[in-house]
Order: sequence, then structure tokens, then C-alpha cells
Amino acid sequence: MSTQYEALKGLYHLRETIGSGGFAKVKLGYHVLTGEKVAIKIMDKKQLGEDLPRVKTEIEAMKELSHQHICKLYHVIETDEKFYMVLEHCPGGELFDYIVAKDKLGEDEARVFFRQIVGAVAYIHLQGYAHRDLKPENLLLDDDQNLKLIDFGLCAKPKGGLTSQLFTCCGSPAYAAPELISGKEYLGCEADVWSMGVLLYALLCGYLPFDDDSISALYRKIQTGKYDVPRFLSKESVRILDDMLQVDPKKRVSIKELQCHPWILKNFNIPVDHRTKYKVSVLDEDCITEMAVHYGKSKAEMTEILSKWKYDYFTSTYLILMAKKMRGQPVRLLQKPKPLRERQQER
Ligand SMILES: Cn1cc(Br)cc1C(=O)Nc1[nH]nc2c1CN(C(=O)N[C@H](CN1CCCC1)c1ccccc1)C21CC1
Repeated sequence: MSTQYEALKGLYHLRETIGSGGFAKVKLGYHVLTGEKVAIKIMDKKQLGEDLPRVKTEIEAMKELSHQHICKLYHVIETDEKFYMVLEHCPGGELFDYIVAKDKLGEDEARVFFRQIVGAVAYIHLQGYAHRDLKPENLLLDDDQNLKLIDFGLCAKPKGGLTSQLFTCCGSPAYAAPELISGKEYLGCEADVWSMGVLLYALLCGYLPFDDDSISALYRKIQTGKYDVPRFLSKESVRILDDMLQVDPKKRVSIKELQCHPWILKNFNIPVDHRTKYKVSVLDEDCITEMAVHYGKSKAEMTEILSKWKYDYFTSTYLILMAKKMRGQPVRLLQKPKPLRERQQER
């Protein structure tokens, strides 16, 4: 009888569950060849039901998104029963819990985080994607207190680009833009900016601008666009929140304007740079060499395999080695444990 999670055998050591949501669970894992921690999102196809397309959406989106503030996808395994997504491990947990633990953030700390969010969202918009579920639960902290965006299951990549209309109403109600909940056509990029306004309000105030136990009352509040402005907010904070929480999407600040908004520039004096630090087009020589030696292949063969970006174990091993290199750690694979009989011959 097959043991559980057979597909991961020999590739990842599986440890405790670190998150569980509707149709998925996330377990801590160790990549065998490097010993690095990973987060493995496991989805059961039967439980997914009509949500199955969301998984394909998320996988395809995350394969195309490589950015320092987006949680990196390393490996995708599909079996008859399950999908496994092997992703970057973020030991800091959710931004949501961080805000709750601190009640609310000061303007300066909120600005550091929000600049990272603006960079990530500007990057995905330029790749033609709208996230459509931006909220503090979908932002994780890594071990350097940097944010990583996750959960692209509701994202959209409209055929005609981000200027073409979307219809599906989705995401979390409290963060949903007025035009999205009124069933009208909307632009994903404009709806994302509204959600970012709700997110920044939550960072600065520690509670939501629009909240109600009844969904219909909540929707009415969102459609009025009226929210409480606590006296402890600076006038610049009030201004940027007002610029993002405009009911009329055409009056709402754009992501491009956000990148150089006065509130964003304060203390930094440089606009948010949305460019990715990852070089995906050119493969890294050190990583190729280390893997070629390990697999007993030529560098040319190894380059050939990696250039296919199949998101298999070769891809995850390469990306994890690259992550180590970017952290200034040695680009080394753990050597295969040598069986004793091989050592006898050396005696
Ligand atoms: C909470 N926590 C504590 C430690 Br230490 C590490 C973590 C942690 O979650 N780390 C972590 N690293 N990488 C990931 C995670 C969690 N994680 C997630 O993808 N987490 C999401 C969280 N969503 C937010 C709203 C609903 C669910 C999730 C999605 C489906 C099922 C369970 C969890 C990934 C894989 C991308």
C-alpha cells in the first residue's frame, strides 16, 4: 500500500502542517538535496471540486512571476489524487498576525511594508495580472521582515490585457472594491488599488475601514465609500487613503501614481522600484556547475535541462541554490550519503 504523499519521497522530507484552509493544507518540508526549508501546499483534487480551475490559475500565474516580494514557486507535482505546490518558506507567518500582535503599526513601519506591497503589485500588473485578493492574510514575512505575496488562486490575466473588463466577483468582501461588488464591469488593476487602500488602513489603524457582520450592510458601507478617520492619522496618511479609497475607479489613484505618491516618498525620497531582482532569462553558472557535478552531467546538458523550466525537481533545486546564493550562502548540494560498501573499496 502506498504511503502518504508518495510523490514527495526522496525529494522532500515532510514535517508539520503550518497552515490549513478550505481545500488545501500547507506543510513544512525540507528539500533533500540542500536541506533548505520549503512550504508544500497540498490540494486534494476530490475536495477541490469546482475550485480545481483556481489551482491551475495559481500555478500558471506563479510560474510567470519571479519577484523579491512574491512567494517563489519552486516545484509542481500532479498525481491522480493531488496537486503539490512547493513554495518558498516564510518563517514570519502572516502579516495579519503581525498587525494583530502589535495592535497597529506606526506610519514609518507601515510605509516600509506598504512600499514592498506597491512594488509587488506594480510588478504583477506589468506582467498583465491582477491579484484580486489582496489582504494581510495573503502577505507573509520572511526571515528578514520582508513581505512575500501569496494566494494567486483568484488572480486574473484578462486576454485583452489589464485594460479589458473583468466580471467575476471574488476575493474577501471587506477588501472588495465598490465596482466589483456592484456586479458592474471592472478593471482588475483598479480593484487591486482599492484593496491596497483597505490594507493600508488596516496597517495604520489595526481595524477595517468597512466592517459589518451582515454582508449586505458591509456592501452598502463600501458603496458609500465613507469610513472613520481616526485623529491619530497624519494628514498625509489621510490623503493617501482618500486617494485609494475613491468609490469612482476613474478618480482612484493608479498604481503608477502610487509609486511616487508623497506619502510613499516620505523619508525615502525615491519612488517605489517595481523591477524584479531575479534574472530568470540567464541561468547562473555556479548553480549549473554544482548540479552538473551532482548529477554527473555536462554543464551543457544541465543547462539544456534547466532552460526548459519544467518546475520539476531540477527547477526547485536550481531555484533553491539561487536563493542561497542571493543570501550569500555557499552554492552547495548535500552530497549523496556514500553507502559503507563504497568506503570499503577505498580502504
Ligand atoms: C504561519 N506560519 C508560521 C510559520 Br513559522 C510559517 C508560517 C507560514 O505560513 N509559512 C509559509 N511559508 N510559505 C507559505 C506559508 C503559508 N503559505 C500559504 O500558502 N498559506 C495560505 C494562507 N492563506 C491566507 C488566507 C487563507 C489561506 C494557505 C493557503 C491554503 C491553505 C492553507 C494556507 C505558503 C505556501 C505559501
